[in-house]
Amino acid sequence: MTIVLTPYWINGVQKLKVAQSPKPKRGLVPPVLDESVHALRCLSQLRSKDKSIEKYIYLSALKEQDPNMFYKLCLENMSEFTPIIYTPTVGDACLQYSHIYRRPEGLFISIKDKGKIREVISNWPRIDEARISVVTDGSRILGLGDLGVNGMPISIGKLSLYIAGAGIRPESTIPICLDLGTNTQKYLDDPLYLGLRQTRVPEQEMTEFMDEFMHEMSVAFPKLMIQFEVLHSTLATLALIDWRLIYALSFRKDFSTDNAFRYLERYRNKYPVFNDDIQGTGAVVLSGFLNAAKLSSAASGQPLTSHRILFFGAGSAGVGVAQQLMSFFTLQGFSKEEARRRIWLVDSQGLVFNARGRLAEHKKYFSRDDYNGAPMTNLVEIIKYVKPTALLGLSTITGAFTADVIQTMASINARPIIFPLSNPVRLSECSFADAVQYTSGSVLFASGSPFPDQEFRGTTLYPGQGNNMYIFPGLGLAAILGRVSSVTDSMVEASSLGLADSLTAEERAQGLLYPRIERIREISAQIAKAVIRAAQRDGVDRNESLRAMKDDDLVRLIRRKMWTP
Ligand SMILES: NC(=O)C1=CN([C@@H]2O[C@H](COP(=O)(O)OP(=O)(O)OC[C@H]3O[C@@H](n4cnc5c(N)ncnc54)[C@H](O)[C@@H]3O)[C@@H](O)[C@H]2O)C=CC1
Ligand SMILES: CC(=O)C(=O)O
Ligand SMILES: [Mg+2]
Repeated sequence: MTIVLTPYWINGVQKLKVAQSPKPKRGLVPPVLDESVHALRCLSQLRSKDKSIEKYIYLSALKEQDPNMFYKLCLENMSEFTPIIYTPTVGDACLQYSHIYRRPEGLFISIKDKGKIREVISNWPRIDEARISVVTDGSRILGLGDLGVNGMPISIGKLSLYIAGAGIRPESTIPICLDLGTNTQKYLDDPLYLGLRQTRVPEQEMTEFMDEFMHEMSVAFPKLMIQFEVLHSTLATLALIDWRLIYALSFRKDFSTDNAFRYLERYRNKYPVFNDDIQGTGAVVLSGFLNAAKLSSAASGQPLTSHRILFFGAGSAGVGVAQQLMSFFTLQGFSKEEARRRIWLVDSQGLVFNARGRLAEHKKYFSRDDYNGAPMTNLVEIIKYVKPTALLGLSTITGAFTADVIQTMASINARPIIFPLSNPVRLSECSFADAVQYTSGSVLFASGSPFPDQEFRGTTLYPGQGNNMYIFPGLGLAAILGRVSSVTDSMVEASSLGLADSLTAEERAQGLLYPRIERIREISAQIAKAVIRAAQRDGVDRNESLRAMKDDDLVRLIRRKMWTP
């Protein structure tokens, strides 16, 4: 017989539950084991490890063996834990997944399961309890390229943040990795690689697979919300375009050519689906930008409508954020067309403009029609031409914001907004230290992964972390409690405005753009309330009992529903 020992706590004393026997067995735990002392023991074991990947492995084991202790410590030490269980260390965990793998966690569905996905899903042990799933195909995790099945840790890591950050019950979460092959030769050649040894399947086959997957998921888990963590080959390039805009702009023909738009429309309207890299990132950046723009405008004396935003990187995240940042201008009374004209994109070939030639579909909407000169590839030159108040990096190009770039931004702005958002840390377009140094401390800064505080002329300056981790826990909780049938654009926008409003007076006085991550539960409750209200306005809420509730009562109910370790 296999004996499974599960630790739990009674009055601060650890007991072990043995599988098949609910009773704790005397003699199977040390005589003196106090919960608060054990918490210190766990932290000291964690802190004794030099390498962050070892800390990751230790915490993974702790989560498996004693989930209550793991989440308790996580909540009490959010700023220490998130860089380990999430970016940047989760990036290393993905890169090394096939080498550090110890035990199965989550659900793996491969292209070989096509036609029998239902069977695989039915093996999940907690079908009735499932509420949130993070699904990746490993095609672009952080900025690390095509990781194939090594992408599983991102689904696991994001769900740990759902649990810690919004109190989603651990048993309600399903990390999923879809194995559709990988185009990274290094993994195909690696004898330890855990995935299929084949290159990615053609788009048509992936689409058939995805249709079957989505259908079977909705049948097996009628109460589930799915968060996509980039499905690059099809969905990402799709989901980043607001489909109503596409219709308005008659892109329909182009889209039906590659069959892409059809799938987005089908999934978005049919299932509660949300794309974290596009919508979550868009929402978190809009939120930080709202706060930064106010500070920047206060310093320059220019109105909020005068902001000009330059994106360095025009992929799924870059264009997704650009799309969401249009709300910044429409909230100030601009039309969509006026908002669009405040945004410039740069990709690997430089400034994106119509006369440059053939453009990828998703870049067309923001492509400039007011520049007809020679291709412009030098970022400093582009900055001098565009005169942006804000420079946002979603390019995966380490150090792209050089001293020259940052100084040029500082020379045209009293308080330049510089957001190097690429993950993990080593792919960031610049560090906080450089941004502070080259702007003499005037920078309004947020990065995708965490950077340390900086002392500058006797003052401590704090970097913001513009990462979708602030958004998705609260959005997911709202989707569960509101039992939403789909995730609308207004719900995503509401999550962003909810986050922007959640800063305390003290946080604002310190010049923060985002609230302290230690307050994540409180922030998630506020975001969830805002999102539920937006779902109600859009009529996609199926839990009608929340409609008549006053805001305070709704927030109290949300807090009560949060699982606490
Ligand atoms: N902070 C956050 O919450 C999030 C950050 N990201 C980060 O954004 C980055 C980009 O992600 P995706 O858009 O999905 O990737 P992607 O591969 O779709 O896009 C990358 C973009 O960068 C451009 N680029 C590449 N080389 C360049 C160069 N030398 N000069 C100028 N542009 C160049 C490409 O043309 C492309 O437009 C990743 O590092 C990812 O970690 C993504 C999602 C969330
Ligand atoms: C944060 C995130 O989702 C990314 O970098 O892809
Ligand atoms: Mg991502």
